[in-house]
Amino acid sequence: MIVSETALPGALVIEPARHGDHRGFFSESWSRRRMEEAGIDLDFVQDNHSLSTEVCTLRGLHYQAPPHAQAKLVRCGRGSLTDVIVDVRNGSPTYGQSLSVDLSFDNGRQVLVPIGFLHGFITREPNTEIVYKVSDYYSADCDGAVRWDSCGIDWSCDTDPIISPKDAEAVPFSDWQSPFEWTGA
Ligand SMILES: Cc1cn([C@H]2C[C@H](O)[C@@H](COP(=O)(O)OP(=O)(O)O[C@H]3O[C@H](C)C(=O)[C@H](O)[C@H]3O)O2)c(=O)[nH]c1=O
Repeated sequence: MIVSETALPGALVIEPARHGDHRGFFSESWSRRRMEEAGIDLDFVQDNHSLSTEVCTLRGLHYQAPPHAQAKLVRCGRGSLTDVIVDVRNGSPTYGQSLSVDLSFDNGRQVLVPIGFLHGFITREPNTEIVYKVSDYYSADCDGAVRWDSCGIDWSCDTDPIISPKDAEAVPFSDWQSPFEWTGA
């Protein structure tokens, strides 16, 4: 497993080992022991899985506010997508900065999204599946969204993305107050 730091403190790109043979491959997509060995101390409590049937489906930018804030370990189970995170920890040296990472079934790459980040993705193939672990349970009351087109992110999509009504009505970043604080970690 290769763990790489990114320009956003705490956000990591993880590449699990794949053991290939004549049948295909085997990979430990998540191991608490390996995460601990890498200094990542997170308890995940829920697995999420969504299918987006059309290319240029965009889900985001989402977060869960405290007391049910979520860290996430994100990967692409089928197809390909561009995963996007935005640092929204008040006081962070990279507050407002975003990171885009291409995830696909083929590359097996994962993104570790710490608490205090907006998260979203846009699909690059039809029938793309995203699977991700979260460190707290779903809380509709704490669920929030910021407009996908209000953070200066280049989604590299030539058409209007397919989005949910919730995402169409989300608040612009400039009108939004982050509930997250930078802890210096
Ligand atoms: C997130 C979630 C949703 N739901 C229900 C609520 C709705 O009835 C339905 C679809 O929810 P939503 O439109 O919020 O799904 P996405 O647009 O994929 O949202 C997710 O996409 C972005 C990229 C994320 O990182 C979050 O995990 C999450 O916000 O699933 C649940 O039952 N449990 C859950 O944990």
